[in-house]
Amino acid sequence: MLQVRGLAKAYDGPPVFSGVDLCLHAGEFVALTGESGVGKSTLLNCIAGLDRPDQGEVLLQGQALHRLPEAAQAGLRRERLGFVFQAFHVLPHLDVADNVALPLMLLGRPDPTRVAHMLAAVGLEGLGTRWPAQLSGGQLQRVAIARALVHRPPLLLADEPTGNLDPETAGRILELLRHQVREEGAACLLVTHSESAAARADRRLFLARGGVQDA
Ligand SMILES: Nc1ncnc2c1ncn2[C@@H]1O[C@H](COP(=O)(O)OP(=O)(O)OP(=O)(O)O)[C@@H](O)[C@H]1O
Repeated sequence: MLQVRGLAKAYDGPPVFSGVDLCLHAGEFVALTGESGVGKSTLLNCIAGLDRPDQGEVLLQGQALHRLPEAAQAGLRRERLGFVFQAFHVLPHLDVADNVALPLMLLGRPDPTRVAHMLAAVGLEGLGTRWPAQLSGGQLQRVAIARALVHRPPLLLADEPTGNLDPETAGRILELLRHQVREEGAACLLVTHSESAAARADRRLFLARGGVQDA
């Protein structure tokens, strides 16, 4: 599903990370941990094609993402990736249903039935016409999860998706994420600082200066 080989990234100074190899299979829920500042978000952004690695490659279902021209990369990203951000990034000027529908609209495949299904799956049925400003943090995070999975991407990347939530809501959101990933047959790479979140994963990886290791 996802293969990362020899990935390295530096900004202005020494490498943030180098020699990063990892592999994710369909249906796997994998946690990525590591000290603050070690480069977890940078790695996720490089995998997603939101940032450019200096070396190495990212293969998404066998296709080398960074070797494609920008427009093709964007297309691949739209089709095959779901991203759950820590800060939700729910669009304030769209209602809940339109936020969830966004990936399908961008792919030119509007599907209100699918949107309704996803809203129900994350426990937001009946809230489709609400504005994001009228939702709680946990509800916003559910919108973000529904939006990340609505177009059935084979790979889901989640960057500390429960970082801003109280432990009980965080636990519920993680369970939901895990369940939805399974239901949709996606592979999920979850960046987290939370021990209890990492404990829910099928497998744990640890990012350090020397690369990614099993934890
Ligand atoms: N756009 C950027 N320009 C320059 N340096 C950056 C940029 N983004 C991140 N960095 C640096 O790269 C390093 C890794 O940052 P990153 O956010 O990936 O770490 P992280 O492991 O996700 O940290 P945390 O757990 O605190 O969220 C940090 O030293 C950070 O300052």
